[in-house]
Amino acid sequence: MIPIFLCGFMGCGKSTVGRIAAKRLKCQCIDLDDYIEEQEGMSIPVIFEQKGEPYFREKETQALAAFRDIGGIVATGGGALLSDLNGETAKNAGMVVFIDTDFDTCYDRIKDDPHRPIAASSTREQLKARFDDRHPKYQAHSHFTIAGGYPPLVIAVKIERLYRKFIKDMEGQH
Ligand SMILES: Nc1ncnc2c1ncn2[C@@H]1O[C@H](COP(=O)(O)OP(=O)(O)O)[C@@H](O)[C@H]1O
Ligand SMILES: O=C(O)C1=C[C@@H](OP(=O)(O)O)[C@@H](O)[C@H](O)C1
Ligand SMILES: [Mg+2]
Repeated sequence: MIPIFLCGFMGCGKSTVGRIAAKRLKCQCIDLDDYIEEQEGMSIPVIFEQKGEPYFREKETQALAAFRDIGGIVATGGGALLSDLNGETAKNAGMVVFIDTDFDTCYDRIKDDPHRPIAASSTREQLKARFDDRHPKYQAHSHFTIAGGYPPLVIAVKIERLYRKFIKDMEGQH
C-alpha cells in the first residue's frame, strides 16, 4: 500500500489517530518520534538537551525519507512536515493528511508536557505564535485537511475513506 502521513500541531492527535487508522486498514503505524527515540537510545527531551534541536530535525528528515516505502501509516512529529523538502518527500510518496485541531485544544493537551520539550519550554503566547506560523505549512504540505474536533475513531474512519478514494482516483489515472 502507498503510505499515509499524518501531520499537524503537537497534540492534534497524530499518534492516537494513526494507531487506530492502522488497525482499521490492517497495516502498521510508525510513530516517527518513537522510531527516532529507539534509534538514538534516548528520549526526545534528552535528544533536544544533549544533541540540540537541529540534530533532532536531521534525524527526523532521514527517518521520513526512510519511511517513503513503509506501506503503512506514519504519524509524524509536529515539526516534521514544515520544510518544503520533507513536505515534498511525503506528498510524492503517499497521501498526506493534516489533522486540523484548534489551538486551545492542542494547548490543553500539551501544556507543561515534559515529553514535548518545545511545549515545556514555551509560554502559551509563544506556542500560539508557533501554531499560527505552522498552520499554512501543514496545509501546503498535505493533500487533505481533516477537522480534529471529533473522537479519534471518527477521524480514523474519515482517513480510511479518504484513503480508499485517493487510491481509486490514482488507479483511475493509469
Ligand atoms: N480526537 C481526539 N479527541 C480527544 N482526545 C484526543 C484526540 N486525539 C488525541 N487525543 C489525546 O490528546 C493527547 C495528544 O494526542 P497525540 O496523539 O499524542 O497527539 P500528537 O501525536 O499529534 O502530538 C493524548 O492524550 C490523546 O489521548
Ligand atoms: O512540533 C514539534 O516541533 C515537535 C513535536 C513532537 O511530536 P508530536 O507532534 O507528536 O507532539 C516531537 O516531534 C518533538 O517534541 C517536536
Ligand atoms: Mg505524536
